[in-house]
Amino acid sequence: MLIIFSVYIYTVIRFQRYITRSTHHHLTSLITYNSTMGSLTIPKLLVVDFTNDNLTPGTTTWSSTCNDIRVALENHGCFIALYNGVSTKLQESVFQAADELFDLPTETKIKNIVSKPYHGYVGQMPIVPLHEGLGIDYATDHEGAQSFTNLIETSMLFSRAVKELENMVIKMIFESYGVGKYSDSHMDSTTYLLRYLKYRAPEMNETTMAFPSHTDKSFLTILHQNQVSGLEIRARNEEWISVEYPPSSFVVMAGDACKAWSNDRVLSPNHKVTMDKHGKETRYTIALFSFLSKKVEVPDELVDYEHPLKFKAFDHVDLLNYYVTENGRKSQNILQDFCGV
Ligand SMILES: O=C(O)CCC(=O)C(=O)O
Ligand SMILES: [Fe+2]
Repeated sequence: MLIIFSVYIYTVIRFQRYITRSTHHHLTSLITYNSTMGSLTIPKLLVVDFTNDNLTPGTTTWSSTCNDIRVALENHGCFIALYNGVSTKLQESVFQAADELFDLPTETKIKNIVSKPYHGYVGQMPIVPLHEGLGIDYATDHEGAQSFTNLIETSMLFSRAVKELENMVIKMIFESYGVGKYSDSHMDSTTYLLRYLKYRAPEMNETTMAFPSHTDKSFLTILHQNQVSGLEIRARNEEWISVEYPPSSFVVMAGDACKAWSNDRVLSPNHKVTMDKHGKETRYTIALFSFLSKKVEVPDELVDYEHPLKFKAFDHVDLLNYYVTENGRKSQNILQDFCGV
């Protein structure tokens, strides 16, 4: 209860600070993701202000924020990050790039073949007619971004800027679990997949289900959307929360690899995308997924009498490979089935 209360207070404080600085546009989009609690309207998800100059390692703000992030990841599996590492111009460019990318003929888009599952082009699928996705693997390197020549600069700049946020969050999670000394080697072995996602508005009487419920197979996922919302996440208490966040902010979400690494402490939340039945606008999401190029394994420090080891060490890409098998797709608890002890 105390924890919930402090998260609540913290969120209110952050939210109020945010309001005082926000433009009207941001404010309107923020208010919509609030829920009514008593007579107060507050966001359900933790909002972390990464633009705060006091957020530097070693300070009390840093350590209390690390703690807040850990609690948020354990209960919701995600939080919202206010982050100014991606300039307004770069945000515009990346959505412009998405627009151009999806306008390419299907014959061109299907050339986006990547050998790893769920890394390349998906689209024209009868069960998810609204959705299309395109991926750029090794997105922070030149070779990776080169596969779509005209998108090199934008994709790479965006990925590198968001990677900074990812790295900061990794440091904070590791530190909060008392294993900060491993964060550098973890980050050194991380690769990034950038995916451009498009959801067209549903036509009359068409399904609004734009992306079915799933957990991410990444370590962390960082999402950035245009002004069209639709993401819903299922919290630890099984409540579905509509995530509406200002276009300038980011959703940081834990994937199954983070859940495994934390020995089942972090929630890798189920989430889905539902389009507004009456909406007319196309939704774009730019998603940066982090993957480990070394084994995902629970640090010894996170195993004790009360928390016996839950998952065996595994190669991250093998989790993806398992996910595309029949058993993997059917599994209701993929980590348990894939690497459960
Ligand atoms: O579009 C979104 O907000 C979510 C996309 C997503 O969940 C995914 O690509 O794994
Ligand atoms: Fe996802």
